[in-house]
Amino acid sequence: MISFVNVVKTFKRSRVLGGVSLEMAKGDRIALVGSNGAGKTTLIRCLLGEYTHDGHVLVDGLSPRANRGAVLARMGFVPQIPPPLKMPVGELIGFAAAVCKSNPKEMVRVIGELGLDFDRIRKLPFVKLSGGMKQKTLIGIALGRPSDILIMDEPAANLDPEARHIFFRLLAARQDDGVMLITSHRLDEVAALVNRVIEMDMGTVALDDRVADSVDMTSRLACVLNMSRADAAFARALSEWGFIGAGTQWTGMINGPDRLRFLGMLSRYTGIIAGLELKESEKCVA
Ligand SMILES: Nc1ncnc2c1ncn2[C@@H]1O[C@H](COP(=O)(O)OP(=O)(O)OP(=O)(O)O)[C@@H](O)[C@H]1O
Repeated sequence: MISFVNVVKTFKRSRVLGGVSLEMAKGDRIALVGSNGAGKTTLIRCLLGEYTHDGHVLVDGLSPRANRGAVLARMGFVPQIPPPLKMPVGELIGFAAAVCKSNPKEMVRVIGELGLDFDRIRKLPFVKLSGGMKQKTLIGIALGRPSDILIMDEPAANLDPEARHIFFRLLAARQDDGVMLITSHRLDEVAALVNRVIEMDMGTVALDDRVADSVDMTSRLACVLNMSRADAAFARALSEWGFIGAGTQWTGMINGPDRLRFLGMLSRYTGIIAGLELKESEKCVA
């Protein structure tokens, strides 16, 4: 579906992509990882047709640069840094829906599912929203329209746990639709969402691996946790995960795709964990 053939991108004298060749097929859900400056965003900008470059980028045989309209019509895109738009949110939705010839009500529906009250924000300038509200609005625009290529830059970074769960469920509903490309600095953030990991390093592909695709994105885990002694920092961390408890016993729910991140947090407190139970408890049908 998507081919990068020996793509080289140079800014002035600096070579940022050093001959990237990749094939992405329908059904690929890809984590594009790598440290700051590795070239992830530049690769995406080439796919969006924003940059000139050497080599070829093709989407079903079409160059995104020469056929921007046709290629962008197939893409949903959530940028890492929201654009500083002064346009009211309602107008932005109307504009985005008109550009990609889709139904604004569907975008509003996704925004509502993510927990935003659209009627309260429709007249507010987009730039005045909080980081999480901006992200929910941009996710609504990207997911609330038909597209078979979904490109997301750190999409869940500013979402609260409930919105993350809903967001994962929305992604699960679309997982075989086309190509999903998610960039992240942290593999644990996106590991459960993907079936392929591409790691970039200094403008080249350092690793391209298929990964086990066994975590149900819609699952939730019930967690019961006992500590050998009460600890204020651990209690704070658990409260941030929505856990309820006091002293040494805590209970809470973890979204399936968050399990690795949760275990990462727990690993900082292994010395005082006296008991831990994690049980898959609920499956949601999207
Ligand atoms: N418009 C530009 N002009 C000059 N250099 C640029 C430009 N855009 C990116 N670069 C350089 O290209 C390199 C790769 O940047 P890029 O944004 O693609 O990395 P990244 O992997 O997305 O990083 P991050 O994880 O920090 O977002 C960096 O060294 C950056 O300074």
